[in-house]
Amino acid sequence: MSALDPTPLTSTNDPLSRERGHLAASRSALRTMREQVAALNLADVTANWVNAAVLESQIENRIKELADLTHTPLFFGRLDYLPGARRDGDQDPLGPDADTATATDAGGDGDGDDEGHRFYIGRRHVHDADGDPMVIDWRAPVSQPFYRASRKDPQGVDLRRRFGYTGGELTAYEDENLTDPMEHDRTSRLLQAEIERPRVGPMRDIVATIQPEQDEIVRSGLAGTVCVQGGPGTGKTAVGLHRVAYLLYAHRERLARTGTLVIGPNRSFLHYIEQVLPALGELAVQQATVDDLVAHVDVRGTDDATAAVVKGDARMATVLRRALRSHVTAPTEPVVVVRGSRRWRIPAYELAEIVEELQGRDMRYGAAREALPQRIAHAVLVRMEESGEAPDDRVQDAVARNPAVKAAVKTIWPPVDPAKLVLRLLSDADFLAEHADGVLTADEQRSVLWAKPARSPRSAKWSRADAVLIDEARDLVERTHSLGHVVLDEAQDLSPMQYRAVGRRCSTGSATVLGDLAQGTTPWATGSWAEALSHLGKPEALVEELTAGFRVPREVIAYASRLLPHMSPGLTEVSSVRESPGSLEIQHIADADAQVTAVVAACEESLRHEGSIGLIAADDRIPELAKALAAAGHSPIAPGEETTADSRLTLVPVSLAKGLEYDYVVLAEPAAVVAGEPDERTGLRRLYVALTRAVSGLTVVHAEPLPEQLG
Ligand SMILES: Nc1ncnc2c1ncn2[C@@H]1O[C@H](COP(=O)(O)OP(=O)(O)OP(=O)(O)O)[C@@H](O)[C@H]1O
Repeated sequence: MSALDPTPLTSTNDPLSRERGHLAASRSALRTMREQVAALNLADVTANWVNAAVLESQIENRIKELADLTHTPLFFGRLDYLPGARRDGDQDPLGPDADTATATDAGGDGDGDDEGHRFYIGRRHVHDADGDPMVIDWRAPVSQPFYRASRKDPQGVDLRRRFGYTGGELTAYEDENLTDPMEHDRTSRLLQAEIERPRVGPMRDIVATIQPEQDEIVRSGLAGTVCVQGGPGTGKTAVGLHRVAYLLYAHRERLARTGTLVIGPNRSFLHYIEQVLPALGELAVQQATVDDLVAHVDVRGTDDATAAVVKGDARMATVLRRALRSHVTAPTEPVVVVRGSRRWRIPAYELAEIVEELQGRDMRYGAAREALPQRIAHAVLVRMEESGEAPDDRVQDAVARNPAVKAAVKTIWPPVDPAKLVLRLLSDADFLAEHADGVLTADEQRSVLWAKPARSPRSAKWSRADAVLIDEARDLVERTHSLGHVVLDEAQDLSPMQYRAVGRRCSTGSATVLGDLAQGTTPWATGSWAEALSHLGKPEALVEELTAGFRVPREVIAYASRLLPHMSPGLTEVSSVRESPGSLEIQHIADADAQVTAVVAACEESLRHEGSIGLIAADDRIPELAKALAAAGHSPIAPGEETTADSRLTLVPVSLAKGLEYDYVVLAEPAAVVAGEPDERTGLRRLYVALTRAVSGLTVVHAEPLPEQLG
C-alpha cells in the first residue's frame, strides 16, 4: 500500500492508527535487536579474557545504544518518494549503519519502485527480522530530503509527514504534499509546539525539526572547518552538537580513532548540553572548557584586564618561541667520542652546521633535541666509514648514547620545562625584554611582569591566561595531540592565544566554530571571524550565517536588538520564527526599596506557567535576591543544576547566562548589568545576552532608569 492510496478512515485503519501500528512494530523490532546482542555468547568468539572484557564492554555499549527511551520517539518523520524517484547517495542510500538492510522501504509495505519508496526517519536505524529497515537513521543520505526538500526542489519526495508526540504517545501528524501545486508553504505547527514545549531538564535535541539552512551546516563534510555566526537563539549550539553526531555516523571508524571534543564556556553550560549527544546515541564525545584543556598548573591568580589582553595576544607566541630558542647555544667545543683505541672528533663548526640545520626545520624543540645525538652519531659514523670501518645501526645508537655526545647535547640543546620558561618570562624583566624586543612595547612588557616574582612553578599564582601561555610553550617543546573534530561554542570570547590552544587540538582535524560577535564580553573578544580563524589555524574555513531565531519571540528580540547598533554595528538582526504577543513586560518600580519584592513577585507570576524560570541579575545582586527568594519560601537552583518539575526556578548571575535559556525570564535591573562591566560596550553586550534568554516570556523589572540605548 502506498502513501497515496485512498484509505478508509476506520478506527483501526485511519492514518494515525496505522502509524501507531508501525511504531509498535518498530519498537518490538528494536527490542529483538537488543535481545540478539544481549544473547551473544562470548565463549564462542573469544580466546582470552582480555578480548572477552573488550567485547563485553562493546556489547554493553551497543545495548545502551539500542535502548528504547519511552519519551524519545523512535521516529519523527516519514518520506514518501515519487514512483521511480531516484534518491541521492545512490551507492548506499541508507548509509553506514545499514549494512544488513536492503534499500527497499522502511515501512514494511513492500512498495516497488513503481509505487514509490517510503521511509520512516528516526534517531537510529531499526530493522526487522529479515534485515529490512523499519526506521532509517536521520543521518543516512536517504533521510536528507526530510530536512531539505521543498516545493521548489522536492528532491523526488511526494509527501513529507511529521509526527507529533505527547508523553511518548504518537498523537498527531502534519503532511506536506511537495508536488501538489495547490498547496502552499505554512509554518509548521509541530515546530512551533516543539520550541514552546516547556523546558524541564537539560537541553534537548532538535533532530525532528532541523531547518534547511541548519542542515547544510550539520551535514557539511569532515574535511572542512565551518564557522557559524548567528544571533541569540538561532540554533548554533544545537547545530554544532548535531554536526558531531552526523560526522560520527558518516566517519565512525576514523573519528573513533582520532576522537571528538565539544568545548563550551563553563561547567554550567557543559552540564546543560551534556545530554544532547547521548540522546542521539553518541556516548563517546568528550566535553571540556578551554581552561580544562590547558590545566597544566593550578590557577590561583588573576590578571587585570590590561595584562590579560597582552597575555592573550598572539604576539606572545613569538615571544615564547624566541625565549625557548634562546636556550639553544652555538657549539664552541668539539665532541670527542672514544671507542676502543680510537677517538673520533667532530669539530665545533660541524656541530654548528648540524644545529643550524635542525633549527631550520619545522620541528618541535623536543623532537630536534632528540634528533641531535643521532645526527652527531651519524657524523661520527661517516668518519668511521672514511677510515675503512663498516659500522652498522647498532654502532650509531651506541655512539648517540655515548656520554660525550650526551653531555654536548645537554649544553647545546638543554631540556626546557615549559612552566619554568613562562615563569621566567613573567618574573625576569631582562629576559622578557630580550625576547619581547620589537614585539611588545615597554608598557606591555611592564603590564605582564609579576610584581612579586614567583620562586617555582608550584608556588606561582598562575592566572588563566598564564596557563594558556604554558600550553603554547608545551606545544613548542612537544606537538600537542590533534583530535579528528572539535566543536568550539561561544567562540567569540576567546583570546587569540586561546584560539591557538584550541587550534592545535584539531591541527590535523577540522572544527565547527560557533559564536556571535555581538555577545563577546571579554576584553579580548573577537573583532572578526577572519581574524579568529587565522589564530585557530583554519583561515580557509567557511563562515556561514544563521539569522532565523528559534528561541526568542519576535517582540523580545526586537527589544534586545535596539542595542545592536550601539555595540556591534553591522551585524544582522535575528528574525524570530515565532510571534508571541504579550511576551515582553517592562515593570518600572518607582520606589527602589520595593524592587526586590517586585522581582520576587515577578518570579512567582512566571511560576504560574509551566516550564523553567530564570531570574537573571548583575552578579553582585545575587546574594540579596537569593535571600529575598528564600524568605518568600523559594529555593532556587544554580545554573547548570538540572531543573525538575519541583524546582523550576534558577537564580542566574548574568556572567553565567550565556548559552542558557529558560521558558520565562525575569531580568532584574538592566542598568546594574551594564554597570557591572568595565566599559559600556561590554555592559550593553552583557545586557543583550540577558535579554535574549527567554523562550516564552521576559519580564524586566527596574527601579533605575533603563539604559538609554534601549530607547
Ligand atoms: N530547528 C530547530 N527546531 C527546534 N528548536 C530549535 C531549532 N533550532 C534551534 N532550536 C531551539 O532554539 C533554542 C536556541 O538554540 P541554541 O541554544 O542552539 O541557540 P544559540 O544560537 O546557540 O543561542 P545563543 O547565542 O544564545 O547561545 C534551543 O532551545 C534549541 O533547541
